[in-house]
Amino acid sequence: MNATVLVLLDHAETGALRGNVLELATAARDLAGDGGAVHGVWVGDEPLDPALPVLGRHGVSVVHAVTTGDADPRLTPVLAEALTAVVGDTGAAVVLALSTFENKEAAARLALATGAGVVTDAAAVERDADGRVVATKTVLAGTWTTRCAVRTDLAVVLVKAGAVVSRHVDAEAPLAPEVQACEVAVSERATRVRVVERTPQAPSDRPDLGSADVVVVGGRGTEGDFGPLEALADEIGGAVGATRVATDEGWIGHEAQIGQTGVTVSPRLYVGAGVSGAVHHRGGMQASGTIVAVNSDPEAPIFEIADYGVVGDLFAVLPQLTEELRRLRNG
Ligand SMILES: Cc1cc2nc3c(=O)[nH]c(=O)nc-3n(C[C@H](O)[C@H](O)[C@H](O)COP(=O)(O)OP(=O)(O)OC[C@H]3O[C@@H](n4cnc5c(N)ncnc54)[C@H](O)[C@@H]3O)c2cc1C
Repeated sequence: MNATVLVLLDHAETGALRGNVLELATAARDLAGDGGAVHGVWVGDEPLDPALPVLGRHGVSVVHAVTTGDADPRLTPVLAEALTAVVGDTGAAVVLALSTFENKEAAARLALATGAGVVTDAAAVERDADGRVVATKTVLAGTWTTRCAVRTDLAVVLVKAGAVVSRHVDAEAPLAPEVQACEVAVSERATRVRVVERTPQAPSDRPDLGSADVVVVGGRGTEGDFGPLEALADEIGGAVGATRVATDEGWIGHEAQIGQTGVTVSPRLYVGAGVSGAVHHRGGMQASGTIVAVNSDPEAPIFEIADYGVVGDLFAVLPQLTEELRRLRNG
């Protein structure tokens, strides 16, 4: 059995690996087992060298450095063809990638090209006693947990950020990943859309919402004033998210929406303020580690799933919380 597991190495334009990619390397090592190998797939011509030592410490033995000529690998049809080429070259059994919008689309295209079975939004992935790849995910707005066994020779699993705790390989035995260059001739079909202009977002010091360890979320109760949430998020190094009510009102961008029709998050700490905890919102956050809720209504449904709840006005509670954290931090 070919037990090569490919990990898509999502990275920024600087070449920095995106948060949580190393968690995939850990999951890949467990899937590959003793006889298998973990290979990274680096698509694009950003500088790869700085990432190699850290990949070696996480058990990646080979990195396929894929270039796509004039075709922009940020377009999902191009990314899918790059992945398809590496799957073909390696005969890999499993492809792991972060569960982002772009990767889900690329995974669907990869599955069409290869006949692979795909599971998205996995909260865990393992092999069962028969060696099948089995992924765990919550469905129906978080009300059910399912285990899905992939029945095809190639399994493509998109794993939620924070689902796996990343582990180094033995510090005494880091690998020196071999880099294999791969130039993919992308089809005309994959390049029917071209990127004609790109404007970078204003840089933010806050982490990505989808991969942040801490997320502070505001709802209708903020009445559009996210100031106290941003102050708290900045104090604890968190990202800022929102309910659909808040994004529909235009109080914050749609990319901040968490829930069934938004981003799925599973941070170690979720703080919801002025959020009722509607089922559509819960579907995107109830896998969070510790849930803290601040709501003026003691009957708010979010208290049913909160580990810690404060019944109170967020405009009174959050500034005190931020101030106390600042005091503790400054000793
Ligand atoms: C098909 C479909 C898909 C949807 N997808 C999503 C989704 O992806 N994500 C999502 O979030 N929603 C989604 N929704 C909407 C969802 O059903 C809820 O309407 C929404 O999540 C509620 O947002 P909220 O908690 O901000 O507002 P509300 O439910 O109105 O709750 C506001 C809360 O703030 C509290 N509050 C008010 N003032 C204060 C204060 N000063 N201090 C503290 N607490 C205060 C109130 O007690 C209340 O509990 C979807 C709906 C549908 C039909």
